[in-house]
Amino acid sequence: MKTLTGKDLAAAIRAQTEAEAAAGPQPRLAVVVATADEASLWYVRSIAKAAAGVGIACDLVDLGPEARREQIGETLARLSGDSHVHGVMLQTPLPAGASPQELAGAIDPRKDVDGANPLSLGRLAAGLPAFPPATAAAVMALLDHYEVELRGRRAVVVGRSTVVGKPLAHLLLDRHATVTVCHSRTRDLPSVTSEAEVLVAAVGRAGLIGADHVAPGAVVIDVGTNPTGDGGLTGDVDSEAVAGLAGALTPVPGGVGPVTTALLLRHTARAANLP
Ligand SMILES: NC(=O)C1=CN([C@@H]2O[C@H](COP(=O)(O)OP(=O)(O)OC[C@H]3O[C@@H](n4cnc5c(N)ncnc54)[C@H](OP(=O)(O)O)[C@@H]3O)[C@@H](O)[C@H]2O)C=CC1
Ligand SMILES: Nc1nc(=O)c2c([nH]1)NC[C@@H]1CN(c3ccc(C(=O)N[C@@H](CCC(=O)O)C(=O)O)cc3)C=[N+]21
Repeated sequence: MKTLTGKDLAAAIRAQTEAEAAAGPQPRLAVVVATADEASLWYVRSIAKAAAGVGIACDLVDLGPEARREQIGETLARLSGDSHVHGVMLQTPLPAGASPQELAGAIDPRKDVDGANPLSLGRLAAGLPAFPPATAAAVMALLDHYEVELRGRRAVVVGRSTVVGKPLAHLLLDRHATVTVCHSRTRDLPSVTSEAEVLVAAVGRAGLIGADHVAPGAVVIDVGTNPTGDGGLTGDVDSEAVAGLAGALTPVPGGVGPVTTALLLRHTARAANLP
C-alpha cells in the first residue's frame, strides 16, 4: 500500500503562495473564533504560524465562547467591508444558537477563502468560479498530486457536511467521477463503500472505516481528525485493518491536514490579487 503524505505537497503550495503573496500588496487573513474547543484553537494557531511563514498577515479575532450570534455576524460584516482584509474565515464550532451556514452569509464571497458562504457553495455547484472550502480542495489537490484518475471512476464520500462532504461531491463530479455520498442514515455502509475506487472518509469517528469497507486496490483519503487520549490525532480509517487491502491511503496526521492549511493561504493570496 502506498502512503499519500501531504507534507511535501503542502510545502510546495506554501512556496508558490509565498511568491504570489510577494507579487502584490501584503495579503491579510482574518480568522474569527468563538470557541474554547482545543482542536479548533490548535488549527487557528497553526494557520497563524503558516501565514507568517509565507508573508501573509493574519488577524485572530477571538470573540470568546460566549459570543452572541449578532456579534459574530457584525464582526464578519465589518471585516468583509474592510479593504485591508482580503480573506475572512469563520472557525467552527460556534456557540449554541449560532449557525455557521447562516452567519457565513455575511462574508463577502470574494473574501470567502474557506468557501463557507452558501453563495460560494451554490456557485461551486453551478460550476462558477468560487473558493471551495480548503479541506475539500485539499482532497482534490492530493488526488491530483498523486495522479489518481477520476474520470469515469466510482468515488464514494462518507460525510455530507457543508465544509467537506457536499462541496467535495461537486468537485469530484466536475472531474467526471461517478459520485455517491453516504451519511449517518446510509444503510449497509460497507456495501456502498466497498464499491469505491476512490473512497473519502469525512465523518469524525476514529476507525469507522475498516477492512469490510474497502475494495482491494482502492485509493482511500482520510479527512477525519479525531483526538486520541494521549494528545495525538487519528483518522476515520483503521489504517492497520485496511493496510493489506487499500492501494493507497493518506496518513493522519500528515495527510489532508497540512494541505488544508496551505490551500487556505493560497486562497487568501489569490483573494488579495483579484482584480
Ligand atoms: N483535516 C482537515 O483539514 C479537516 C478535518 N476535518 C475533520 O473531518 C471530520 C468531519 O468533519 P465535518 O464534515 O466538519 O463533520 P460533521 O460532524 O459536520 O459531519 C460528519 C458527517 O458524517 C456523517 N456520519 C456520522 N456518523 C456516521 C456513520 N456512522 N456512518 C456514516 N456517516 C456518518 C454525518 O451524517 P449526518 O449528516 O447524517 O449527520 C455527517 O454528514 C472530523 O473529524 C473533522 O475534525 C474537518 C475539516 C477539516
Ligand atoms: N470553518 C472551518 N474550516 C475548517 O477547515 C476547519 C474548521 N472550521 N474547524 C475545525 C476543522 C479541523 N481542521 C483541521 C485542519 C488541519 C489539521 C492539521 O493540519 N493537522 C495536522 C496534525 C495536527 C496534530 O498533530 O495535532 C495533520 O493532520 O498533520 C487538523 C484539523 C480544519 N477544520
